[in-house]
Amino acid sequence: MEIVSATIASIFFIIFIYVFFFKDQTSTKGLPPGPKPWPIVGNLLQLGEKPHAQFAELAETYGGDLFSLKLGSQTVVVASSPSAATQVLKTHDRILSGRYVFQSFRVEKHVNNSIVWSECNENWKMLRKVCRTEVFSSKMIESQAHLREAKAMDLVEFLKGREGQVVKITEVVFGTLINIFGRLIFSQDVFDLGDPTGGSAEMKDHIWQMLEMGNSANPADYFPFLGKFDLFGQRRAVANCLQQIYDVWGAMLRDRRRAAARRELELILTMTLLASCLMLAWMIKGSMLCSWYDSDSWNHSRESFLYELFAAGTETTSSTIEWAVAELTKNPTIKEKLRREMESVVGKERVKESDIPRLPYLQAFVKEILRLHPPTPMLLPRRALETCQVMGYTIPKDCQIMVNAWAIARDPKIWKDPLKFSPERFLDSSLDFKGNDFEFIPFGGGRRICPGIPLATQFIGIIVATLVQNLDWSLPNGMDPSELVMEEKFGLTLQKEPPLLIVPKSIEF
Ligand code: HEM
Repeated sequence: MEIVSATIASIFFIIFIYVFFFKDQTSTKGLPPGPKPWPIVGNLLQLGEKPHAQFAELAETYGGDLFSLKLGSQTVVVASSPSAATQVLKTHDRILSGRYVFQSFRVEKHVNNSIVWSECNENWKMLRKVCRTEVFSSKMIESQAHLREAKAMDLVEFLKGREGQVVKITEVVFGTLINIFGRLIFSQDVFDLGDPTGGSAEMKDHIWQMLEMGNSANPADYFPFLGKFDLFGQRRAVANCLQQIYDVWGAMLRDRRRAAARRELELILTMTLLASCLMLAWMIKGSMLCSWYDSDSWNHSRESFLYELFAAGTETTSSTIEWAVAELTKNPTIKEKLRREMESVVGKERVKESDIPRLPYLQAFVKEILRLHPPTPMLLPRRALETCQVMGYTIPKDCQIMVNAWAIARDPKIWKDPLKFSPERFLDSSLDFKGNDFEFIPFGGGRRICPGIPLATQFIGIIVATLVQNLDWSLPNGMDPSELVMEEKFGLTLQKEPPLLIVPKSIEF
């Protein structure tokens, strides 16, 4: 008898929960078409390992532009064509410019100061302005070119030293990028390429850990009412990881500031009044972020800002370079074309960033890598700030919006032979990734377009050019390049296991 009453009570309880928490949320009235959601779980059980590829198929079924689905109680709308992307990133850019912040990342002091995760508020506008006018201005990018060139050469020298041995390209490329950032921000390397267990590798591990935590499913993203409880401790784990990064970060900044203070004291003692004035001017105008880290008003928001640039810039760029190495390994004729172009433009000189505008095939190669392998295949998720109408459908307030840049860049209706890796397609084309051509949007578009484009393209261009100009490589164990299978994953496009392994070979310079 007790069992019967308990069963009846449980049924009533489930019906109660369903009616009060989920019924309205499983309604699809006015939304773009999509697969029918189940009660409570919505379409969650239909979600596989590679949502960008799965969403491309769903888009085909539901008309190609916009479709919707329910992940738990969360409504998600996916734009999958250039016209739908134009609507999201241009026509309705303001209303759809909110960010959907993953529950694990809702660490208060992180989100409030964030350029990536905050709303387009005054603080965000100020940070975007700092990006535009200081950090990524063309003057600043040019003034740091020698540093990226030197680090690209360090990478080549490191690989030459490993001739005949197997190297995990993932690690050395990531380490090189971290060191470039380390040099720009702290004036020191943070990673020893030859010692993956070295002290500074800590930083790399923390960043990877953060990215992995960002990519792991949190049930509260599907059932937001669970958000308050942090049931599996994911938010606590992100907060701990951030604290560890800031601890390493803080120690480096303190060293940097002590060294700067020592230098300043020596200078003050020895300099004439005129030289002191010049020093002052240098400090005010300064090299990258000088005014940020040397200033007395250094505070947490600046720490977060630097960390975010570091985190947003390293993994995206290094996975793009890994794909570049993979495609060059699979397509030796393309590698040869790049080499010949460099020979005819720079001769026996070492390639420099200032040569890139005169290397059209290299530029086309970088575009083709970003077309086929965008590191953030569905950009970063956006959120509707208000209910609005898009292409005749209702997008409700707080709905999550994704743009499937990966699917758009592989759509046979738009691209000829879309799965073929062919830089030539960009040679006589004005298509660019600056956010105006919605068939090619690896950096997104609208007000939240990636602010790091100028830096990312220089990074990728100089590292690829320096590798191709100075080094040859093959796959281990005599493996044929045609057997090389590269995997894409949601969020980070490159599968870390198995990593891309190469055997470097020196070539005559
Ligand atoms: C191949 C390299 C890169 C790719 C493909 C890439 C792609 C993206 C994408 C798709 C977004 C979201 C855009 C949107 O919502 O419409 C984004 C945002 C962002 N990226 Fe990048 N990115 C790259 C490199 C970098 C670098 C080098 C930095 C800085 C050092 C950077 C900093 C940022 C920041 C701060 C945001 C957030 C902007 C905002 O929400 O207002 N990215 N990136």
